Amino acid sequence: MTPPAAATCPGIIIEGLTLRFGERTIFEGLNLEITGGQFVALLGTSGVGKSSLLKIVAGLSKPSAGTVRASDGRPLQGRIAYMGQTDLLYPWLTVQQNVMLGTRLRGEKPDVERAMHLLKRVGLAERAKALPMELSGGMKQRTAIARTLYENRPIVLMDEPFSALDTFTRARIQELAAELLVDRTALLITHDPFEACRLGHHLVALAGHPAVLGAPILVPGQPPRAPDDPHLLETQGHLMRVLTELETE
Ligand SMILES: Nc1ncnc2c1ncn2[C@@H]1O[C@H](COP(=O)(O)OP(=O)(O)OP(=O)(O)O)[C@@H](O)[C@H]1O
Repeated sequence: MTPPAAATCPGIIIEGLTLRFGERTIFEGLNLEITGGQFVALLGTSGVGKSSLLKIVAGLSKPSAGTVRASDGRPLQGRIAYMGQTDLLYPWLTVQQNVMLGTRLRGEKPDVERAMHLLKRVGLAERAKALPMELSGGMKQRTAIARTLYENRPIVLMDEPFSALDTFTRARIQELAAELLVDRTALLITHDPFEACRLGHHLVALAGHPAVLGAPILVPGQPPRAPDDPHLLETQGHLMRVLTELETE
């Protein structure tokens, strides 16, 4: 699988993004610039608006105000792989067919070799012919991760992609994602400060009512960081303090 060159991975520029549902303002005037090729982890309490923000960036829903654009000035459409909180596997397709779904829907030739390579990497090669109903929750999530990585897009958006995985599988799949997404532009939602500090170049917190984005926090060193990496441990402590302060403001 040939990754797009770093120079071809555009950054994402979010300006003045506001979302309202009726009288309720979920977030207001969000500004964020994600440099091309950077991995950014987005954190925040449940219900603060993270998934809504990701869906807007993915082009799946519209903001009440503000814009999202690519740093190279070209359209974002067709350059984003999005993995939502629900796995959205087609129940009548096998695991392998679900991984190659994008190519099928676009009428392109499916790349069976790449699908099998990814299924092997997420530990599901033996289950390639299984139907989703035969899988555990974690296996379905790993199938959805394989499908997202199969898409081979320069921008990858993932909403709690590892939430259903046990600790050890989670660590392994995090490393795989970091390896395969190197030089891509990635925005990942997670509830886990450890995961954020393991994978992110920068961390961003969404907090408050209406929610606003905190200043991006730089994690020194290159992801994926070892679990005992001093940069990871130090930033994790800092992040916990920032998140607690933001929530009590
Ligand atoms: N279509 C909708 N209509 C009305 N309210 C909505 C809609 N979608 C989301 N909301 C509300 O917007 C707020 C933010 O929801 P969102 O799913 O973005 O939060 P989140 O931070 O991703 O939460 P979680 O971490 O629990 O997934 C919530 O209060 C939710 O009820």
